[in-house]
Amino acid sequence: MTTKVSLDKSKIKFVLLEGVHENALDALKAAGYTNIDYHKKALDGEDLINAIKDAHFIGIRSRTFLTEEVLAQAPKLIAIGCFCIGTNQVNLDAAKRRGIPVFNAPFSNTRSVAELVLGEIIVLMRQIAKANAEVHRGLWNKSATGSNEVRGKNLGIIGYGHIGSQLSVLAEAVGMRVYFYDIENKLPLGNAQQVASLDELLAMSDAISLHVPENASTKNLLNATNLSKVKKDAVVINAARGTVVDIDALVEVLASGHLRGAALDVFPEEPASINDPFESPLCQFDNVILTPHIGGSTSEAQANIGSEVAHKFIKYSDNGSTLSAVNFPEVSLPEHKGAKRLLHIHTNKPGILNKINQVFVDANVNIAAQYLQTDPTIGYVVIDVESENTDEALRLLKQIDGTIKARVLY
Ligand SMILES: NC(=O)c1ccc[n+]([C@@H]2O[C@H](COP(=O)([O-])OP(=O)(O)OC[C@H]3O[C@@H](n4cnc5c(N)ncnc54)[C@H](O)[C@@H]3O)[C@@H](O)[C@H]2O)c1
Ligand SMILES: O=C(O)[C@H](O)COP(=O)(O)O
Repeated sequence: MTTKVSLDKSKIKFVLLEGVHENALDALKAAGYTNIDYHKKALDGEDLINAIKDAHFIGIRSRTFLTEEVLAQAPKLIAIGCFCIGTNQVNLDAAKRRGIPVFNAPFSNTRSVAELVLGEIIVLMRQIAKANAEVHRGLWNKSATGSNEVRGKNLGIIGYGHIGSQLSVLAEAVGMRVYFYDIENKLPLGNAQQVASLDELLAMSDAISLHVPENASTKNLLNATNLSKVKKDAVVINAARGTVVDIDALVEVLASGHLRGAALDVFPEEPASINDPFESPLCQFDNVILTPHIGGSTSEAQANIGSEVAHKFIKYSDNGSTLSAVNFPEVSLPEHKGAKRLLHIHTNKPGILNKINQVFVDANVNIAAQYLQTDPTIGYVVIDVESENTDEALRLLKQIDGTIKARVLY
């Protein structure tokens, strides 16, 4: 007689933070998951640890920091979902070492960011931010000086990924000439052209927009040295991450009058909540648009993200698929109707696969199908079996030296 060792769906606990869209709740409930702890706000410190200590799945956006220390307080954690693009707020390596795949929504808010940036380019090229601030103060300064159409102007995109390339298409539609700099060779869309160096891009662009991830290579990508190479009267936009622009250097170049203006949606330090004040030396400039990290905050984007990441959770929980995980070997799996499925996450070391296969010989369980993906540090193997005797196989799998996590799906 087999003991059921797969967790009942009602016992699998989801903790969703930062007001992720209700589509996520609907999708999880429709898939039979009812144990959902939903929080409208971000949590930190003890509140975060209390909320996640018995969670199997955690859903966050960009404001929740899942450090190694925080992850250590969530021993039951099976997966993390970033209901956004950025995953820099999660210690991806620590999660992987604990056998925890991290999912995100790599496309769903990209259009929203691209639209915001295009709007800001037009607004800045017309000096609307400054005119708006002046009129609010009662100053009627009707002038064409320093106000230009975007048609025929050069847009320089730094980072030609999902957002940068969409911005490229939108900008060409309003007549801009698009150039981009990326560390990888990228297929240019439309008439866009890749340039060989960042300095070249900065010197030729009337508008510059950053669309790179936060990592060591992008820290202060725009800094005092290269901001001085930016074309006179250019505009600079950062809707990527706060760490990619050196704010002091930007302040200096704005104060000198060299730039026409700037727009920033992200900052090195962002207030944790609406109750905390935002303070920045950039607040002094009328020609700088400041927004509270809302590039991806549209109804359309949030709705799509809610269902996208929830379905990744469901697929991993129901079927073991890690497709599109950002820190984990990706295994795409067919449904396992009529078969039991065992999942084994292990340190990638020589001989471990032999030991895994030996378990099935010892437990007298016939393997129907096996799927394996590895990276240099971990391996993820999924084994479908037709036998009922999975509890013995699972017990033996858990004893293998190097096992990080093992579970069975029915
Ligand atoms: N403001 C917001 O609300 C908001 C919303 C969505 C995404 N974002 C941010 O935007 C970033 C970009 O998003 P995406 O979907 O376009 O990412 P992406 O991964 O599709 O594209 C990033 C591009 O940057 C390039 N790149 C990486 N390092 C580089 C470097 N040092 N120099 C030049 N190019 C480099 C990559 O090769 C890639 O082409 C995200 O990582 C996220 O941090 C912000
Ligand atoms: O990484 C992202 O997708 C953006 O920064 C948006 O993050 P948010 O959902 O926390 O606004």
